[in-house]
This record gives sequence, structure tokens and C-alpha cells, in this order.
Amino acid sequence: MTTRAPAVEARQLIKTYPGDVTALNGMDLTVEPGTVFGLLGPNGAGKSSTVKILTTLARPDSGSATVAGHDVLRHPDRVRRAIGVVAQNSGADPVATGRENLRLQGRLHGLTGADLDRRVAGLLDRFTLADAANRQVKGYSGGMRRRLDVALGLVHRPQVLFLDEPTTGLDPEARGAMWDEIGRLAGEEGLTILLTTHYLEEADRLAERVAIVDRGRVVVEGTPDALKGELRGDAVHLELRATVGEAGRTLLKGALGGLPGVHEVVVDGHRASVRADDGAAAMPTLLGALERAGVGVAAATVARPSLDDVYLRYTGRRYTQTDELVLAGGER
Ligand SMILES: Nc1ncnc2c1ncn2[C@@H]1O[C@H](COP(=O)(O)OP(=O)(O)OP(=O)(O)O)[C@@H](O)[C@H]1O
Repeated sequence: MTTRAPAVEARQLIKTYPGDVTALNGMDLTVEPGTVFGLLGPNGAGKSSTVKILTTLARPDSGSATVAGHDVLRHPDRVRRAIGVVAQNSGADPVATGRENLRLQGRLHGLTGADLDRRVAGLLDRFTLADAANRQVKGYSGGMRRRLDVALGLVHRPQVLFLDEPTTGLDPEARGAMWDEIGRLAGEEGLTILLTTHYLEEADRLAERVAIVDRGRVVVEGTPDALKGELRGDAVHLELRATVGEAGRTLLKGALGGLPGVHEVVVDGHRASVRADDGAAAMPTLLGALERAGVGVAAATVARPSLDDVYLRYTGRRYTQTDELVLAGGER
């Protein structure tokens, strides 16, 4: 097997913003060509800042990066020719038709005549937009607009496609359709896709490799199966009737962690999570220990480890809870 240069490589990227905000704090990434790579993290983790640097829209304070073999700082023009970018906000002109948008984008990349006609027709077909090709984009559904955005990013046959939160704001049906589309794109003509997402399920479903980003750096990276497989046993999540403070947390960690077959106890607010060799078998013992500690349980679930549990293990926080906190403007 020949070793090819990585499609994307970032080393120790640091990015700060005024007001002492550290967006990136030593971001390292390696994406192999022809693969789909997922950058997964809650809002504010540093995904967009990473993408902005890799797509030459921002400069890091320090660190280095190459995309398609070109240095983003020394040869930004070469990088721009090699990449397609689908940003979170649509770049399509709403009063132009889908076909007009694609033709304009093609011309910007130097396509003309029959080549342009063929490329536009192929993309309209490919993204099931042929019937709507001559309608103004402002009348498109959310899913159609998103498909057009991806088509616009592909007009010039880039080597690396950046998809920033590709399904945010889509309803479940349109999200599913977009997942199918991205799945089909993957590996086609050696295309490398780097997608950012804050949906665990999206990363699990689409990405061959996932990097979990937390506070501006990668905390763990691997295939979704390997990451989940590293976690032994079942994930047991217990919703407590009351929020436990610092002292209660230490007490509970000791009480649950000492039980046979129970590992990695995390107590956070009104939730406790453990991993157990056999979740169902451990449940009565866990509930008994909580009762003796005087802590009521409102709900309990047992499941195979998910990426949520991988996130929990490497950051000490529940993913969904982090998101809620961030959305509520709370401390991270
Ligand atoms: N232009 C800016 N000025 C000041 N702070 C910024 C700026 N851009 C990003 N930040 C901050 O940098 C941190 C990382 O933001 P970034 O947008 O990279 O995260 P993200 O993971 O992409 O989140 P999102 O999904 O919300 O875009 C956050 O704390 C954010 O508030």
C-alpha cells in the first residue's frame, strides 16, 4: 500500500480572540485522503475556528496546517483552489434560480460552454434538484437549499470538502436525506470530507474517524466503533431526585465506585453515570447503594456505550448537558 500525504494536517493551532477568549488551544488533526472525518463537539468547542483556519478565512496565532498538501499560511490561493466549503449559512443567492447559482459558481471557477452545462446539469441531477432548477432559491425548502449549498461547494471538483454543521436546522426527514447524500459522496473520486457537527448521531453515522473537540483541542480521536469499544460493559445513567453538591459527589463516587463490576463513576449535578460489566445485573446494587446514601432516583437507563459516553469519559461531562449549559449561556 502506498502512503499518501494527509488531506488535512493541523499542528498545535492556537487561536485567541479579544477579551481573552481561547478558541483553539493546541488543535492537532490528521485526515487521511478519501475519508469522511468528523469534528464533534458542543457549541463553542472550537470547530468553526478550526475550519476557518483550514479554509484560509482566519489565521492562527501560532501553529501550522496543510490542506491537500498546501500550507494554509504560505499558499492560501492553492488551498482555496483545492477545497470546497459549505458554510453554516447558505451562500446561494435567494432571488436567483438553482441553475443560475450553479452556473455563476462554475464561471467563477473558470468553467465555460459545454463543460459548464454538463457540470451544472450533472449536479442538479445528482442532488435531485433538476425539477426545481428554474425556480428561485427563496422558494426552496430547507433541505433543498442545503443540497444546493453542497452542490455549489462541489462545482469545481475539489479534493477536500468542508461541511460546517451540514444538517443544523433541518427537520428529521431532510436530515436523513442529507445523511444519505453525504454517505454517497464519501469516497467518490477520492473526495475527502471534513464535517463539523454537534450531533453525536451524525458523527457516528457518517464519519469513518471522529475527533472529539473540547475547549479548543482534540481530547480523543478514532473510529466511532473503536471509541465506543474501548468502553467496557454497559452505560448506566441515573437521574437523581436532587442535585448533589461537592461533598455529596465525593460520597456518591465512593459509594458507587466500590461496588463490584462498577467502573468510572461520574456525578454531575442531578445525574450519575457509571459503567457496569453487566448493567441490568448491577442495577439493584446501584439503587440500594444510592438509597443507603439517602439519594432518591427519578429514572435509570442501561444501554450499550454511545459516543455520548465516550465524550463523558474524556471530558467528565455529559454531552447533552454541556449543550444545554452552553445554550443557557452558563459556564462550561
Ligand atoms: N470572532 C470572535 N470573537 C470572539 N470570540 C469568538 C469569535 N469566534 C469565536 N469565538 C469564541 O471562540 C470559541 C470557539 O468558537 P467556535 O465558533 O470555533 O466553536 P464551535 O465549536 O464551532 O461552535 P459553533 O458550533 O457554535 O460554531 C467560543 O468561545 C466562541 O465564543
